[in-house]
Amino acid sequence: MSLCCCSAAAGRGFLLPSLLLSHLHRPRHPLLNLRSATTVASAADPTATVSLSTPQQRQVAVYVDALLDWNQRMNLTAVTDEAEVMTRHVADSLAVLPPLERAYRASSTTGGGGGGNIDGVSLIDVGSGAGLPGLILAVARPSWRFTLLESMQKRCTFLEHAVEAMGLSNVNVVCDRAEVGQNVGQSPDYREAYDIAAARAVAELKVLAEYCLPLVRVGGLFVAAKGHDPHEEIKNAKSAVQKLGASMLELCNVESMGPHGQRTAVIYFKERATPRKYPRLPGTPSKMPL
Ligand SMILES: C[S@@+](CC[C@H](N)C(=O)[O-])C[C@H]1O[C@@H](n2cnc3c(N)ncnc32)[C@H](O)[C@@H]1O
Repeated sequence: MSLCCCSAAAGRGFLLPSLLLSHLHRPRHPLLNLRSATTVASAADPTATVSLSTPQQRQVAVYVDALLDWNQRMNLTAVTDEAEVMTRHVADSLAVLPPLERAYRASSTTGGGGGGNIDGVSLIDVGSGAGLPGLILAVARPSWRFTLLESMQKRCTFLEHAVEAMGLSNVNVVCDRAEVGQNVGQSPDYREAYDIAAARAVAELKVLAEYCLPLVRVGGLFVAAKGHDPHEEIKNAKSAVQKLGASMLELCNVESMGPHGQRTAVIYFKERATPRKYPRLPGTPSKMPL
């Protein structure tokens, strides 16, 4: 395992008087230009940046509007203020991208396939909820293919609406549980079919690993967005991760703009095929974690 420190200067980006989204006829939040620096010499990419073009900023604005609108009728997020949605959801989702891309490039050149090419990546967002981080990453990386996996039908209806309203052609919404055998976790359509599985705020790592790792191809990555101190969770997940065919690659400190300050990205590398018996039956991973 290596440690990296990605200091995304995202908050500063918000303070700068930059582009306003005016197409919706009211002042919008200044948009994003996330700059990351890393202290890991071997993977140094100190200027890694996530920046959004004007059309991408519009897509984000459409998302934020839809989220706040639908949130009045269904429980999508506890955040009801536009500026807070931008910081706690949009920027927080984007903040994971620089360390993820750096890890993906690095793992691709060490036998993971892809030869460092960062286009055409397939990513599944497990427990996507209102589309976080998947929908925001889909805006930022239009050449990637995204699957948003969400078990609640009402949230899936919102996701389908948002995908259409935002004009995204690189997103597929799947309404099911990650561990539902014939449909997702054991289905040839999804099993070991993704370069990356990502999850944010879904379950503790040892449970999440059983949801996510069966979906990742050998040589791919599983990234979990976690809080500032995931060490205990990482320790508790070690045996589960090994059983599922992966090993810890990096723990990245990602300075997101959320009020809770520092966020981490825990990144695992899939070394071997996941044994067929995983994922177990729905509900079992959370009731009896590996
Ligand atoms: C707390 S929400 C977080 C949503 C989003 N990732 C975010 O960061 O805002 C967790 C979501 O995961 C979904 N979920 C939980 N377990 C799941 C499973 N086994 N398969 C698919 N979705 C699941 C829930 O329905 C819920 O929408």
